[in-house]
Amino acid sequence: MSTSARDSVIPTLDLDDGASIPQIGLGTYAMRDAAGVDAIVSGIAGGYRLLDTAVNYENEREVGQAIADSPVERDELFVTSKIPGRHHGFEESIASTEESLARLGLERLDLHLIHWPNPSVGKYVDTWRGLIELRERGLVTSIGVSNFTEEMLQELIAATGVTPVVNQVELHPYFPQSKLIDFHATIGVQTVAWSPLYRDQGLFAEAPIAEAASAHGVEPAQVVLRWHLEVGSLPIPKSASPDRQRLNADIFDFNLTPAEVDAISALERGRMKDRDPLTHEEM
Ligand SMILES: NC(=O)C1=CN([C@@H]2O[C@H](COP(=O)(O)OP(=O)(O)OC[C@H]3O[C@@H](n4cnc5c(N)ncnc54)[C@H](OP(=O)(O)O)[C@@H]3O)[C@@H](O)[C@H]2O)C=CC1
Ligand SMILES: O=C(O)C(=O)[C@@H](O)[C@H](O)C(=O)CO
Repeated sequence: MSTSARDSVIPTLDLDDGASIPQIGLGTYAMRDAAGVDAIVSGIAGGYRLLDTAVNYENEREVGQAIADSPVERDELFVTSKIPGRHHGFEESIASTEESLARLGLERLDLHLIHWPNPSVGKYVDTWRGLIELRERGLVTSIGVSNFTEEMLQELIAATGVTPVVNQVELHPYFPQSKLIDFHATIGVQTVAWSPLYRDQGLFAEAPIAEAASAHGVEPAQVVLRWHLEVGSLPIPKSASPDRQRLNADIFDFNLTPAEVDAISALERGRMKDRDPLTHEEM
């Protein structure tokens, strides 16, 4: 692994509500306790401005501590959290968000998501109404969802007239979700990719990725993250290593060719685990 990656200035994209979102973020799943705070502080120092947390990661306090410990101004950061299944409902989602803000030590979230639709619970539309209310109250700047299908997005829009600005979904070369990315583009939803590196479980050795890495003089992880940008996906890789954090963010001065992008997308084989939002539920 190269340790020569530079601190990156990460470009931004415009969301459909006028807010700007960094083109790559830092996933924080499993970053907890003092080591978690250190990892998030080093991510911010390495150039990350988008921090992705969730009530269910049980690390909103660590994220808040890292923000407080970092010299970067709060307004330069873009903090995302997520409402868990057990907090679905209009009033529940508002209470959940107030608790998240208290743990984070922040007055507002830049982006707040419904973490999983949990269709058997039947409350994601009410939860969406709660997010609309939170945006109106100024506690949340942008509102979106995670793990929603095309049909679920259409249901939210039909019920409320408000389109989520983001849908955060499983997306990596083994599960490129090209149809969903295209649908998102038609309705103004930014695709955000979770597990964008397939959790380093063998993806980097795939020939099209290794060959592109060699051709461009970069690491396979950088090829995968650049592929995300090329296909219209905004990746939020998690790394607790300062070197890998910097490497992962250093993807803005090379491009993949269309043939390289297609060869990587052709690795498609399916989800990492059986986490189909129609059946998988997380409370
Ligand atoms: N909305 C949702 O339902 C979900 C959201 N998420 C979000 O997405 C984020 C990212 O997804 P996640 O599941 O963590 O998986 P990732 O695909 O980001 O992979 C993380 C793993 O890859 C390793 N890694 C990172 N960079 C490199 C590199 N350059 N070379 C080799 N290994 C590397 C990390 O190890 P190390 O730390 O040692 O570098 C870690 O083990 C989460 O942290 C979370 O914020 C995740 C799952 C579901
Ligand atoms: O990380 C997330 O956001 C999740 O939803 C996780 O719970 C994820 O599904 C997982 O890793 C469960 O083992």
